Amino acid sequence: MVKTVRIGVLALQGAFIEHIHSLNTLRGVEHISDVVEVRTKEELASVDALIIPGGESTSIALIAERCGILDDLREFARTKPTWGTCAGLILLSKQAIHTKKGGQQLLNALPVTVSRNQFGRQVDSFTIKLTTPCLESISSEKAFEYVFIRAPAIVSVDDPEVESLVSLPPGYGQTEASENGLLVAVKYRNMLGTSFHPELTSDNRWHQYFVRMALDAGSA
Ligand SMILES: NC(=O)CC[C@H](N)C(=O)O
Repeated sequence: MVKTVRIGVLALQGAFIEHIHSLNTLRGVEHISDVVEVRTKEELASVDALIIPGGESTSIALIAERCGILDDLREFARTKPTWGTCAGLILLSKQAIHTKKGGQQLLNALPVTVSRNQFGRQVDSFTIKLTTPCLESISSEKAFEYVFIRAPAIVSVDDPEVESLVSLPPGYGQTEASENGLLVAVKYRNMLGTSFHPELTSDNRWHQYFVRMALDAGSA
C-alpha cells in the first residue's frame, strides 16, 4: 500500500489559508490524505506533519500559549516533519535577535539564530527569482519567485547538520559589504525553515518538497 500523509497547518494567526490552498492543489499529485487546520492538542496529535505559517511570531506564540499547545508544538517540532515559513521560521528557531522588548517564546527546535525584520518594514517587501538546486528533483523548468515580507534571515547556523538550501545574492538585507548573501532556507533533520512566503505564489514546489520530506519520514 502507498503511504499517505495527513498535513496540518497551524491556524492561530497569519497566512494559514494560503498554505492550505497550496497543499490542496497538490492532492492527486502527491500522496496527501488530508489537509487540516490545527488549533488544538487533539488536532496536532492527528497530523503527520505541520506547517507553521508566516504572520506575526510574537502573536502566534502568545495565542499558542493561551490555547495550551505551546509545549505540544515544541515536542512535535523536535520529532515530526515541521516547516516554519517567515514568522514560523522565527518560532521554530532556537534563537532570535531583534525581538520585541521582553523577548518572545520560541519552539527552540531548529539550531539557527534568526534576525527578525532583517529586510526592513512592510514597505520594503520584495520579490526575487532564484534558481534553486534543491527543487530540481521536482522540476527544474524555471527559477522560483521568492516573496519577502518583513522577513527574518538566518544569521547563524548553530549545528553542523543544518543544510543551507537558499541564500540571497550579496547586498540584500545587508548593511556591510560581504561576499556571501544572507541565508533564507535551511533543512535540519525533520525540519524545514524558510524566510519567504511560498504560499503566496502559484508555484507549489516548496510545498511539494515538504510533502516529500513528510512521506520520507513516514516510510523510514
Ligand atoms: N511575514 C512574516 O511572517 C513576518 C514575520 C514578522 N516580522 C515576525 O516577527 O513575526
